[in-house]
Amino acid sequence: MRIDVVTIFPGYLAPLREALLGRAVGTGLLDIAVHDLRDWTHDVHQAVDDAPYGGGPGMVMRPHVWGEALDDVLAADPRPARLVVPTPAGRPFTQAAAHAYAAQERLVFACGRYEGIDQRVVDHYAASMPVDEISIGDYVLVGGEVAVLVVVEAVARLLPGVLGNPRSAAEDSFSDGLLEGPAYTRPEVWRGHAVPEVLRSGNHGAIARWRRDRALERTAERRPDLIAALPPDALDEADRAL
Ligand SMILES: N#Cc1c(-c2ccc3ccn(Cc4ccc(CN5CCCC5)cc4)c3c2)n[nH]c1N
Repeated sequence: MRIDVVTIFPGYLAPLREALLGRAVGTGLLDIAVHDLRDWTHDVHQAVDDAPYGGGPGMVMRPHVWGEALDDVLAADPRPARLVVPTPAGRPFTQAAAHAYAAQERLVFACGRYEGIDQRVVDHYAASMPVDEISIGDYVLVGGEVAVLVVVEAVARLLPGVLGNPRSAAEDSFSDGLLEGPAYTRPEVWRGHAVPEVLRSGNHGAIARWRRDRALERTAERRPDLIAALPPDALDEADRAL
């Protein structure tokens, strides 16, 4: 998979070269290119923003710089691409979206700043390619770069060969519609807190049941919306007895 990121703060994307993602790039599983939007400006001030039509707070990113940048970035690789634009007004980015993105040959991320990017940029490219305006959560950030780090990590870990243990991704939170339950490791007792007995019993059936019960309890308490969204046949009799 090739990932391109266009931003006025390339340094913000440095974590993409670290650890798990860095290894994925190093082994050729992932090809990441970060581009400085200001490289496509032509004025001495390298201006990328201007006042919003109709008034309102802050500044809006100008369409012509984005158009020149995205035209060049898209033309640099023949693979079909999906343009992803983080925005507070975007559709929620979910694990299902991460799986969909992991199946893409190429993702191009447009990182806005200020009050966002002139809407005509999204509208222009949406006429010729898939474009997603996404949000990583119901809180307000200062720009799109942090969202890109979140999305790229969520997507990259699903690519075959990126995670050391492929079962991790398969048994993710949300993979069965539930939050995962508590996890424990040595020592057996830590500051007077003991590991639940069942986990040391070796009884795999009882362990699976216990883990399912803890996941259901945690999901019901913290994310009742996920319980409500489960398909009718998702809960078995033992689940309902909880
Ligand atoms: N993903 C994601 C995001 C973002 C995000 C993503 C991309 C950009 C580009 C610029 N900003 C800053 C910003 C902040 C507030 C507003 C709304 N305006 C404020 C006053 C009138 C409306 C518009 C932009 C961004 C924020 N925030 N939260 C998420 N989950």
